[in-house]
Amino acid sequence: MLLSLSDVTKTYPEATAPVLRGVSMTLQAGEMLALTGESGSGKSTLLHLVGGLDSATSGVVAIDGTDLTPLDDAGRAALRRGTLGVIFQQFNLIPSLTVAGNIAFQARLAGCHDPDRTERLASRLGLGPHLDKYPEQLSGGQQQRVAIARTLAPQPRLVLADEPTGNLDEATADTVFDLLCELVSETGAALILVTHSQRLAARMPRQLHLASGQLT
Ligand SMILES: Nc1ncnc2c1ncn2[C@@H]1O[C@H](COP(=O)(O)OP(=O)(O)OP(=O)(O)O)[C@@H](O)[C@H]1O
Repeated sequence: MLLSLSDVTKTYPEATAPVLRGVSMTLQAGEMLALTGESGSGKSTLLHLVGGLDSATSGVVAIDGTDLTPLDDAGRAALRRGTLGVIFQQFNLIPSLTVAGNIAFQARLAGCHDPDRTERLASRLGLGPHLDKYPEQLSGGQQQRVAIARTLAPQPRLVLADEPTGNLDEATADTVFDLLCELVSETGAALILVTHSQRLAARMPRQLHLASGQLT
């Protein structure tokens, strides 16, 4: 089992009601799912707990059977580096690095930079002609493709994507979505993709919906 959540609740400090109430789910290696839910339903919160960016109020979030809750920041960061890749709606590229530098960045941090792999990924994502450019010289769709390459370069086993196509027009969003799913599936990674789009969610093999703090 790659990921398991057991009876997870999350109440933010000073909030009166929990955002997540008894959420349980499992995800196998290589499994891809879409997570939908109304704005404010707790999708990003759930992703942050899985990504070790925040901790649950109660319950267990475990990756490879290791409960994340007792880990300190360094422990969670180590786990993230070796296992997790995250893609956000805002591309979060480093403006002072070229496309090639941005793509290699996470892999270098994780100590597994492979120039051939970087080049292959860049070419699959249509970034070959742009490797020496800077993020500000690229379109939104191109920037998100750089972010996808950067996330996949260290070969994470679990990719978390929070509205990765939310900033793109529909046609570009479809292309980027297809490329993301194709590349994730080729690497055998698992994927949790948060989206507002029922249309995109319906194209994923599995869908989960968050409502009133619970999964359906
Ligand atoms: N750090 C925080 N402190 C307090 N409340 C928070 C915090 N982060 C989120 N919330 C609240 O928790 C609820 C769920 O937020 P979350 O961002 O997880 O929802 P979401 O489903 O991802 O929404 P959207 O689709 O609009 O991005 C919201 O009511 C939000 O205001």
